[in-house]
Amino acid sequence: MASLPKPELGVGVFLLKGNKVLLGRRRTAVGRNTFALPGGHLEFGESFEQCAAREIKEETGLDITDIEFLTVTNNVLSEPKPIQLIAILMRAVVADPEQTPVNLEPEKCDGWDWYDWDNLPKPLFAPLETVVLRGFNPFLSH
Ligand SMILES: Nc1ncnc2c1ncn2[C@H]1C[C@H](O)[C@@H](COP(=O)(O)OP(=O)(O)OP(=O)(O)O)O1
Ligand SMILES: [Mg+2]
Repeated sequence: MASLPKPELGVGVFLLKGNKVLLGRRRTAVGRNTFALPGGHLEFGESFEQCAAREIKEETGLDITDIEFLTVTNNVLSEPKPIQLIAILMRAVVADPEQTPVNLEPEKCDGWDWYDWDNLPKPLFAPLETVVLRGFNPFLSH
């Protein structure tokens, strides 16, 4: 029997501004063309907060503050390859309100934009879709 890959641990960040969240459409194979929070793999030894700050900096150039854990998701995807994704979802705000997001990894993302929480684009990346379907609200959780 072919062996299946070990689950992957990702960290996604709800970057909040007013009633908006920062999303980008993925260009990578997993979740291609879906709108996702900025985020990526946890690296060895990192805390969730460190991973959140590093991934946001690498992907958008933004510095974040008030980083908090919100919730966790568990998604099994079959396309384009079998993958199980555990996502630690955090929230944060931009440290300097004058700073704007830059698409620093254009091979991985179409570009970053702020979207109204009440009017999210479609389709959403599976972990984000999961929490939206749960009725989860990143602005209300503590
Ligand atoms: N916003 C997110 N919500 C849930 N899971 C996410 C999110 N962003 C990434 N992941 C998960 C999916 C991927 O399997 C894994 C790696 O993220 P991904 O964005 O594909 O790579 P990356 O290039 O940003 O990270 P790295 O460079 O660390 O591999 O983490
Ligand atoms: Mg990423």
